[in-house]
Amino acid sequence: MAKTLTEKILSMKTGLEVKPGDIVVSPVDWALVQDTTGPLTVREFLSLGLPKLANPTHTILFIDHAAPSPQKQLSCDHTFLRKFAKDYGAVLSDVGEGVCHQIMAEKYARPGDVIVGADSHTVTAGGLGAFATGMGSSDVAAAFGLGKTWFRVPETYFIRLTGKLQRHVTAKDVILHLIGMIGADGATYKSLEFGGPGAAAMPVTDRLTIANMAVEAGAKVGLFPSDDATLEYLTQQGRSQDHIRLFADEDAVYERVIDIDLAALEPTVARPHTVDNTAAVGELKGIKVDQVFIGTCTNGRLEDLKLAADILRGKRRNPATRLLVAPASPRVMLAGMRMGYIQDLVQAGATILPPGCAGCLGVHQGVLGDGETCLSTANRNFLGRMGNPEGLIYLASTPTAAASAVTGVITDPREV
Ligand SMILES: CC(C)[C@H](C(=O)O)[C@@H](O)C(=O)O
Ligand code: SF4
Repeated sequence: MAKTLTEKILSMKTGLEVKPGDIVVSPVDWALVQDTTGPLTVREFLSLGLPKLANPTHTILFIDHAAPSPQKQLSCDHTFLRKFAKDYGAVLSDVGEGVCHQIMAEKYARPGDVIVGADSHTVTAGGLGAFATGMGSSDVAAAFGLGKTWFRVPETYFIRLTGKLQRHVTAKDVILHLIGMIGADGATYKSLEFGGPGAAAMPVTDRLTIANMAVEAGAKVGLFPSDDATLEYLTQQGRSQDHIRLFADEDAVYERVIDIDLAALEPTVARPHTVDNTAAVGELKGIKVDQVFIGTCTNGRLEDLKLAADILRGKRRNPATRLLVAPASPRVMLAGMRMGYIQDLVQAGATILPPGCAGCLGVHQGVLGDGETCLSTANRNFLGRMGNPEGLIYLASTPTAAASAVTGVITDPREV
């Protein structure tokens, strides 16, 4: 039977000929938690009374959401996670070691893997061709102990990308456009599979951005094929041996096909307070911005540092607009330093934050004041997301964010 990428991966893993709607039990290649969901997951695992982890070296605990810790209770959560990792031989990624989904892409995720995580943006690894999905803490606890989990095989929407992005229009604009088109619940429990010449031409870093936000349309997974671009990325990470080529079958059956002409896309912005409340940047030009935040598992990569530095080099941020930049990993930060991007950004008035989630979910490092507006390269803008329900969050690409830091208002990057 011709298979979509999801059907191919789950068939490979289970040894069955799976089809949408089937309930299957699949081995899990990686199981991960982060510091806000990890304590609950660990307590659930301990309550199972299992003597050990099914696969300790493929069980990863990330301390990245509140890193370094801003208050006592979170610090105690961190010590709890560190002790569990030590006692059970799990992998610990500690303060300053980067955002979980960035590290999964850099160090662990492989095409064809099944990855579960107690974090909704686990889907990011779909950019490398892995069936990667977020789950509740109790499901991940079971995967910790059993090394497997159950799935209902999702139907697949095929998103065919054609054409070429204009200057300063990026992968972030593609996924914001798609979510605006189908809605935050437009792909609930579906597999979003990206293909076509526009996808084939995308570097993996762009694919990671798009896969990362598949969950913002409700998708179970967001998948790209594994091709030469995937091999190039894995080789850059020193992991060429992890590469396998993985494509859907020519005659795979999709529940829906959506065509997107990349050349027709504009810089796109998600307005408060939902990700699908999108508009072309031109409709929002002139809105005052008190804080620009560049970073996160969506757009905190070296390519983002370059895009921001290229716009800000030789300029200064608007004095009324704070500019916060959080590289997504030490590898990104060090490369950004080697390339001079970090220096460019600091000279433009940026505050460089430690590799981690920073102010993305409002725990620390950039909580908004009443009535303040933040333009963020993250993936969520819900009411109160950055720590204050009296603050407003607009989501945009890195070029739009950098251009807006210069002018102090929402700005089309093609105009700076
Ligand atoms: C805190 C965690 C449960 C959450 C998620 O799972 O996505 C966070 O990472 C986020 O980005 O909202
Ligand atoms: S950077 Fe933001 S979206 Fe990504 S894992 Fe951290 S909190 Fe979640």
